[in-house]
Amino acid sequence: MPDIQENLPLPLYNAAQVRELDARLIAAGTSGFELMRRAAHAAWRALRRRWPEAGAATVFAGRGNNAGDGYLLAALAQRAGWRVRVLAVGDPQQLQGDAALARDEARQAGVAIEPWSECAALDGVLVDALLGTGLGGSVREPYAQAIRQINASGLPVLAVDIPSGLSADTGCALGVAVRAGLTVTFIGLKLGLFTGEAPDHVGALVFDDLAADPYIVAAQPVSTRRLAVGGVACLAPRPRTAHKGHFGHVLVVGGDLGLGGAALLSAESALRAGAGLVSLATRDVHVPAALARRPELMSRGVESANQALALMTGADVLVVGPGLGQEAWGRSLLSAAAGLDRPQVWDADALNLLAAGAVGAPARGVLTPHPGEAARLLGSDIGAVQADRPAAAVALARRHGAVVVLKGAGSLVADPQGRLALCDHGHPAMAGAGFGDVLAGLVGALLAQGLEPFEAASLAVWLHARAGERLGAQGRGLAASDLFPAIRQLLEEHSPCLPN
Ligand SMILES: NC(=O)C1=CN([C@@H]2O[C@H](COP(=O)(O)OP(=O)(O)OC[C@H]3O[C@@H](n4cnc5c(N)ncnc54)[C@H](O)[C@@H]3O)[C@@H](O)[C@H]2O)[C@@H](O)CC1
Ligand SMILES: [K+]
Repeated sequence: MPDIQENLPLPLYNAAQVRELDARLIAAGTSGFELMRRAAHAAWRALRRRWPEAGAATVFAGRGNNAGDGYLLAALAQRAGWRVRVLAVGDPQQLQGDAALARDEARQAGVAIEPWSECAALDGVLVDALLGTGLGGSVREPYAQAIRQINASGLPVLAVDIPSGLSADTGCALGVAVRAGLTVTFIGLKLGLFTGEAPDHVGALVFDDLAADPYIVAAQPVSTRRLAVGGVACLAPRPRTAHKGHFGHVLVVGGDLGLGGAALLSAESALRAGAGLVSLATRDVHVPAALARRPELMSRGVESANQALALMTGADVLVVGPGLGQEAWGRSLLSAAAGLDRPQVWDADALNLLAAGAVGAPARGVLTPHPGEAARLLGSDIGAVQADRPAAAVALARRHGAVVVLKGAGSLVADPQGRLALCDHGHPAMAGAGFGDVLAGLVGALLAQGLEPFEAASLAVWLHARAGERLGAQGRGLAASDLFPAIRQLLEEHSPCLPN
């Protein structure tokens, strides 16, 4: 994920909402040019902080207001004694409005403005002011070629507002997109800075509110919120008189022949996240190993749906799917669970069986698909899911009347009403076996401790990603069960067990 600041605001906007917000600020009396001037100052400040010794900058400018920001930044750098050039993609004479004023100001400051060409020599920090939130459709030539030149240069890159070519709505590269070391973004955070392919393009992220009136900002409708301290629900402190019956009984159902580890990981995760009681319904053959590893779990061998149903009716929360398989055993257990009215987390093969039409979704479900499972559930392909992850998450939530966690970098939590939360934590060291099983158990434990499905899923995703981030910093080879102590620690920092 981008190297994010701790103090980023929670709301995330799509491109249309950001444009609306800009227009409201302008209508309330701050001119567009004044906003552009503040944007240029913010970008220039961030550039100097990151590369104080560079002394030279090459600004790639397009033809809209994003270019205007770049021209004003060039003027600031020129006046500070840096070597500056603007490479204009498209005819700079055709700039209009504020962007034309900005171009004139750069000229007056003595900035050299040259037409861009593939052979242009590049110098110092590259400032990407080609395309901002006004990008529409796939990047056209010669912009695409200029972006490829930036990416091939090996020079440091600062992106103004958003890396050019990245969709502000989906975080997908529309053909090609700049890979920046630093992105400075203005007024409101764009959803596309955090999801899709964004983590590989944004670099470190700096936010500047351009001194926008907070009342106007607060009045702007928002599409999504970031998961952050203050933005995720807390578990209540425990009374000193607490007993295990207060914190729910989670039953994990899974672990067909040869697949026992996944269900055990989920059950252990539920235990380590504070569920009062955790049972495991699995194949007989897996029970001795489960008992040996975790005697605190009530590990039961079930060979028929009837046996499983007896356990299910005694539990408060079900976690169904890890290692469930798609054979008769798994199908019968899932069918037994589907009709029960209690919170249920469905993962892995439970989702594959749901996609295959073997069962219907449970009434109070939290579904936790990775992009492949989401594609199967939507009857599309992974490319289509990843091309618009927020839309895919909401579509799934609506289709199944459930809370949905769409996993992968920039995990999303959606509900059927269209509420969306995005997690901008995580680490590529988490790309491995068992991490999904741990997440499913964690959601189960939080449901058992009284959180509503959307809150439980959001807190679980956030804790899981932050734990992975902490441990991933040590490098490759992270095992999913390594997360347990870190999750415990983070949960205690967030929701202390005892009252203050
Ligand atoms: N008043 C405002 O609205 C403010 C805007 N700001 C900046 O302005 C940006 C938005 O400006 P604009 O709305 O003018 O849009 P942009 O400057 O992002 O892009 C518009 C330009 O890109 C071209 N373009 C669009 N799609 C293209 C494609 N697929 N291939 C090639 N060219 C394409 C258009 O023809 C147009 O020339 C923000 O990202 C931000 O950097 C800031 O200055 C702050 C204030
Ligand atoms: K840009």
